[in-house]
Amino acid sequence: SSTSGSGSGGTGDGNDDNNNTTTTAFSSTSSTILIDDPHHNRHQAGGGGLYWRDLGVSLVNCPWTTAQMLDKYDSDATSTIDDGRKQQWRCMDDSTWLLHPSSGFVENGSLCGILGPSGAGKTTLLNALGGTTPRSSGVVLTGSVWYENLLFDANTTTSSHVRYHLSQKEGDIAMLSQHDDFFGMLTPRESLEFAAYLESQKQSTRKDGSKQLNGPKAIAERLLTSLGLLGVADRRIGDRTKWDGGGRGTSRPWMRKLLKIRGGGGGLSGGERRRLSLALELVTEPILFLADEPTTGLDSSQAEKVIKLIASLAKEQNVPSICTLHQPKTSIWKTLDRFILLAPGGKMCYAGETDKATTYFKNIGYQCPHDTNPAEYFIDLVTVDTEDPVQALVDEARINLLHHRFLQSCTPDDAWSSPNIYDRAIITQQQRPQTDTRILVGGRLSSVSLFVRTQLRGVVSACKRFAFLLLRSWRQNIRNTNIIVLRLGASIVQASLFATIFRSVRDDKPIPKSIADRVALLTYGVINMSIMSLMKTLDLFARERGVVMREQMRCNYFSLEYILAKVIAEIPIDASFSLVFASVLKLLTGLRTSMATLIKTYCLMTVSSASLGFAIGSFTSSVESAMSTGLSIMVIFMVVGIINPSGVDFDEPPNWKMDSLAFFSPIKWAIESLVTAEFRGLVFEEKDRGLWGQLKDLPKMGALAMVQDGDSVLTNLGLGNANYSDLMMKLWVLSGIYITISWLGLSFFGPSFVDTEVN
Ligand SMILES: Nc1ncnc2c1ncn2[C@@H]1O[C@H](COP(=O)(O)OP(=O)(O)OP(=O)(O)O)[C@@H](O)[C@H]1O
Repeated sequence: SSTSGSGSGGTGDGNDDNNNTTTTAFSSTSSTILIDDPHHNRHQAGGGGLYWRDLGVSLVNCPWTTAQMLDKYDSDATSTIDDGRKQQWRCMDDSTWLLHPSSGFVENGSLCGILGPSGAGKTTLLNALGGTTPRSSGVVLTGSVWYENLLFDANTTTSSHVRYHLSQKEGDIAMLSQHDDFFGMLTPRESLEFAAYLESQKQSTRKDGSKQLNGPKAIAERLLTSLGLLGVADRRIGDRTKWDGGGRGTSRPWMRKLLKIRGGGGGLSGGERRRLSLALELVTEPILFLADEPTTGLDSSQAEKVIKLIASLAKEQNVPSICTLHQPKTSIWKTLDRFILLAPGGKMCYAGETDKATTYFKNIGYQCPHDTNPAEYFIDLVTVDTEDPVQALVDEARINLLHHRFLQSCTPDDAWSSPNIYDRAIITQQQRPQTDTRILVGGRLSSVSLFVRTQLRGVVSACKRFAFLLLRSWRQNIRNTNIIVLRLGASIVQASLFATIFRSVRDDKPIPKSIADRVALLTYGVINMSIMSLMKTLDLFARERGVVMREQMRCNYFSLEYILAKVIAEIPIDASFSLVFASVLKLLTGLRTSMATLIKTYCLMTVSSASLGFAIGSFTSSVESAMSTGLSIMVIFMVVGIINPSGVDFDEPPNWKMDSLAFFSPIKWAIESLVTAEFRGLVFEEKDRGLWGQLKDLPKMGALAMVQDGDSVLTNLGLGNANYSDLMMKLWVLSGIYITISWLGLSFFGPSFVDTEVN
């Protein structure tokens, strides 16, 4: 970094000449200037905002206060670096902190940017503020974060402060992540309506205690208008991470009409997708808006639009909003009301109003040149030049100085812990007011009728919610026309190919010769359809995970509702591919099994494999991990599930481990069902026998060499006691088991966050 101190108090470049000045100017706490006075600002802003005290993120439990952190700085310690210069301001404890403890606040209606070099801890801070630090990250949060608001009581015309401990599960915090997660086959309008509808079903109260008045359609319309998305409101969003024809799959007018999609193909642009993500976060009318790099992937004018939009929404809804930003350009910098400057190691070097920043830094010796974008200048101040070891030490000394200075500015007079300032009712998650106007109005109702009404309302609301989830899943699937057409075509081609390969399985050919081919044909058919079904489910399910996580965080529905809706919506589509495959196979081959049995079994096997896909998808976090896990499991199930054509060795003792594993293989039960249906009751005819009554063209070796009829084929293959209905029942049971596992997976492997203390 080439940044160096300048101006009257110039200190922080660590050179020898300036060291004395530094010590003199900043060693006394009494001479510090408070960047922010929370007491003063709160009254100015009409009260309320996001507050944090001694908030730190560490790899070990280290509950230090900001003041204790200050003590860890040794301003007298000097060390000589290579070029003979002395450096000061060594921090005695740098190792375990991802975010050093600090205190600060962002008032309602303001936009705060988190600035800093890459890896400084911007996302870590944002997650800590929003309560979205994943439990799996293994970090410990210290200190506390809370949201305060001023509530007016119309009856008594008095106002009071309430303090909420932030909990993401409460669903009142909007967190715009770096990734845009949507149901790609829906339109922006539908996505917003679904989100608004699910939100309205929670019957939640707003932060001021009132209920949401607008319906989902009105909310969607308002958001589409305010975010400039009306022009693309009815266009399919598209999924740019995979080939879906970029929206062109529905370019035929009759199909678009059928699927209720208007507008051209091509999906939404990057900027439109970002704005839609923003809109989806705003359906909740949050008490706090957080955005992790909302401008990523946008050109500079789009980036500016998005930031200005967030700023105006923060003002309009009077909520604090905080964004992490990479190198904001001047126009974006001017939009920020305040900013937090983070140095590597999560050392906060400034948290306050943008207007005051230049003066603050000038006072401590770092004057921003007139022709420089202040944001760039401040980021440079906290950037370490890792390529030059000497310069790196100088940079670190400067950062330690700035951090120390900031800690001093937010600790004097103990403003953050004074009971006089924050002596308010602390309303925790459980105590939060759940004002229900109907319950209040219904004060005259008897408690029994009130109970019945409440329960009934709950059931009706659950049914409606389920219907919406079902509709959404159905649309997401049925509109994927490219994939549907491809899979239908593949099913026909594969069935024809199998019929050609196993051409001995014909009505005009002797059955004894084709016994092994029949088993192989049915087996390959099962494996083929099973893998296709599993892969498709894994792909779709893993892609939806981001949206589902968001909705789970908002407590929009129970995991079981989602999984059941998905199963019901996808089964008919998946089953239709099996239906086509089984029908073509039956028509082109001489399989004995009836068309109905063939279709029934393949369809159920597809359902079972799809359920296995849900189960695997619910435990994995990305499409890649879902795919690789799914494939490995499928290969194992294939190996343990196929029938050994050389027959079973009845002398071999049962292997319970293998048998237990095989129980979970849908491939096994499907193959056994089909083979049982194919051979049970088969009696060879005269045309199958030779001159002396012997069976013609029987295999010369293996289990099939000595068979006399279909039942003996089954006995030699180890299916002597097998019953088609029982085997089908096992496939049903297996599907149920997998759906239950996916429900548990979604419930227990859903979003889980590290919490800060309530105090
Ligand atoms: N769970 C964790 N365990 C250990 N280190 C972590 C963990 N999470 C983050 N870090 C480290 O903390 C530092 C800050 O990470 P963070 O993602 O917050 O940085 P950032 O400022 O958002 O970076 P960028 O601007 O590049 O996105 C990084 O060095 C990162 O490797």
